[in-house]
Amino acid sequence: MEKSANFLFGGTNFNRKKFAPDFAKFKNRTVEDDDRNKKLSFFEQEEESEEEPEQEKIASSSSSSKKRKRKSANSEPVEGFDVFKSSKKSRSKGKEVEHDTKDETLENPKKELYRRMEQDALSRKQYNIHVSGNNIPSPLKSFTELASRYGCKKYILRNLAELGFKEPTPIQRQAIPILLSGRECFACAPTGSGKTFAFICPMLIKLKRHSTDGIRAVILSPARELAAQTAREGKKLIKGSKFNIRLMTKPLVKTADFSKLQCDVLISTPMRLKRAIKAKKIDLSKVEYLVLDESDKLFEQSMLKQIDGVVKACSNPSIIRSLFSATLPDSVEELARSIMHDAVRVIIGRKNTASETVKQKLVFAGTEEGKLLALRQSFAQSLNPPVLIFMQSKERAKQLYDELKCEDIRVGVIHSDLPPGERENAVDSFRAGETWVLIATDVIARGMDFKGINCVINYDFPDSASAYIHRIGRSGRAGRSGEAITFYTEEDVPFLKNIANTMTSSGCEVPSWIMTLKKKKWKKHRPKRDSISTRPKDSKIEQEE
Ligand SMILES: Nc1ncnc2c1ncn2[C@@H]1O[C@H](COP(=O)(O)OP(=O)(O)OP(=O)(O)O)[C@@H](O)[C@H]1O
Repeated sequence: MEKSANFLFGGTNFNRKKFAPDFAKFKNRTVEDDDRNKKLSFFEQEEESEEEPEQEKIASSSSSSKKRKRKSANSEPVEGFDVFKSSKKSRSKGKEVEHDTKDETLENPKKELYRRMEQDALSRKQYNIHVSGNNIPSPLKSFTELASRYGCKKYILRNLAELGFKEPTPIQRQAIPILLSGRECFACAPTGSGKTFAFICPMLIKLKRHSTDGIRAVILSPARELAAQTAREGKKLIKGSKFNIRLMTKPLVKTADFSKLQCDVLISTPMRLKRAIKAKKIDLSKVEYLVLDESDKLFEQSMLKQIDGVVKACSNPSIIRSLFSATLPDSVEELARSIMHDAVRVIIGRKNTASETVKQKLVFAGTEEGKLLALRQSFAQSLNPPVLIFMQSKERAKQLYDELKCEDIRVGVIHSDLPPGERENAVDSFRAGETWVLIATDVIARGMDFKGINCVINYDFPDSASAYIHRIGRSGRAGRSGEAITFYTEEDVPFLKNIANTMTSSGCEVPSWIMTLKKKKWKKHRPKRDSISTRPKDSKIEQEE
C-alpha cells in the first residue's frame, strides 16, 4: 500500500490489492492527501511535555467543598478555534508564562492563588476553554499531571501512551480535573475532540481498582453501536488492570444474574438499562459515577422517561453526574442545572458549531432523480472511501442500498430494522474496509468514531442543525481533514439558511443568496420524498400496467 494511502485510511484497513481492479475505476481523489498529512504531522511532531509535575492544592480545594449550589453564567465564545491545531502554536506562550512565575516566592498564599488563577485563565484562553461555576480546578498541562495531582496509576498513563496520545485535548484538559475533584459537570466540545476519554479517564482514576462491590459507574449512550464503541475504548484504557467494563447486551438483560456479575463500569443504552431496572434485576444504588453521553439526545422526549428511571435508580447521594455532547441546547442546560449540584459548565470553542476540519458543501440536486444522478456521477469521478451516506428514514436507506448494491461499489447499510447482529456486521465491515460506502440512518450519526472517513454525504437534508453537526462530525476527527456534501431539493430550500449559518460559523463559505434567505424554525424537517429509483417514471408506469 502506498504511503499516502496509509494516511488516508488511518484506522481503516482497506485491502487495496484485493480490490485493485475496482479501485482503478475510482482514481481521482476529492480530499487532498497533503491536507491530511499536514494535520497528522501535528500529532507526530508534538514534543513530550517538559513541565515538572506539581501539587495543585489550591485549585482542587474546591473538591473538598461540600457546599452544593446551582450557578448559571455565560462564557464568552471565541471564534476561529481548532481543537487539535490551536494548542501547538500557543503552547510555547504557556511555557513562558509558567517560567516567569516559577521564581517568585510562595510565601503569600493569597498571592499564589491569584497567580494560579491568572495562569489558569491564560491556559484556558490558549485552548479555547470557557468555563463557569465555582472554584474550577486548573486545566491539565499534560497527562503526567494525572499522576502527580491525582495519583493516577501507571498502567493508565502507559495505555494512553500506547494509544499514541501525547497531550490531552482541550476538553480532556478541563473536564478531567473537574471530575477528578469530585465536581459534576456538563460539557460541550466539537465532534471528534476526545470527549470519550474525557469522561472515562477520571472515572477509572477515581474508582482506583476493581471491586466486587457491584456496579460503581454507568455510562449511558443513545445507540447500541455507540455503547459498544465506548466499551471498546474503555477496555483500551484498563489494559493491565483487573477492572471490569461491561456492555449491556440483550442476552445480558435477559439472563444475567447481576448480583453475581463482576462489573465495575456498565455501559448501556437507556432502554436496555431501564428494562433491567424494571425487572428488578439490577442494583444501581452504589453507582458513584453516571455519565450521560450525547446528553441532548438522551434528553429528547423519546428517551426522557428511561433516563429519569435510570437517574432515580442511581440513588447514591454522593454520585457524580456528568453530561457530554457536541451540541448543547439551552433547554438541556436548564434541565442539567435542575438535576445537578454545583456543576461546572465547560464549553470548548463555541457552543453548537460544526468541526472546522470538515470542508462543507451544499449541492442543489433539483429532484430525487437528480440526487441519484449526482451521487453516481461523483462516485464515477472520484470515489474516495470510506464514505458515509445519511438518509432520513430506514425505508429510504433500504431503497438506496437496493439501487447501489448491484454496482461495482462495496456498499453496506445500517438502520434500526436490522437485527443486532447485522447492525454489528455493517459497522465492523465498514471499519475493516470491506465496505467502502455505508448507507445509514441517523442511528449512527452521533459519536461513532470511524477514524478515516473522507466524505459524509447528506443524501437527505438533515432534520435539524444538531443532526447536521453530528452527521458531518463523523468525518474530520482528531484533527484530520474531511469533507461533507449536503444535497438539497426545492423542498429543503426553506431550511437552507439554518445549515448555512452552521457552515459559516465553522468557517465555510456559503453562496450569498442563501445568506439572504429567512431562517425557518425547524420542526423535524423530514418531507415526504419520491422513492429512489433510476428507472424513468414512464417505464415504471408501463411495468405497473
Ligand atoms: N489526547 C488525544 N490525543 C490524540 N487523539 C485523541 C486524544 N483523545 C482522543 N483521541 C482520539 O480522537 C478521536 C475522537 O475521540 P472521541 O470519539 O472521544 O470524540 P468525541 O469528542 O466523543 O466525538 P463525538 O462528538 O463525535 O462523539 C478518537 O479516535 C480518539 O482515539
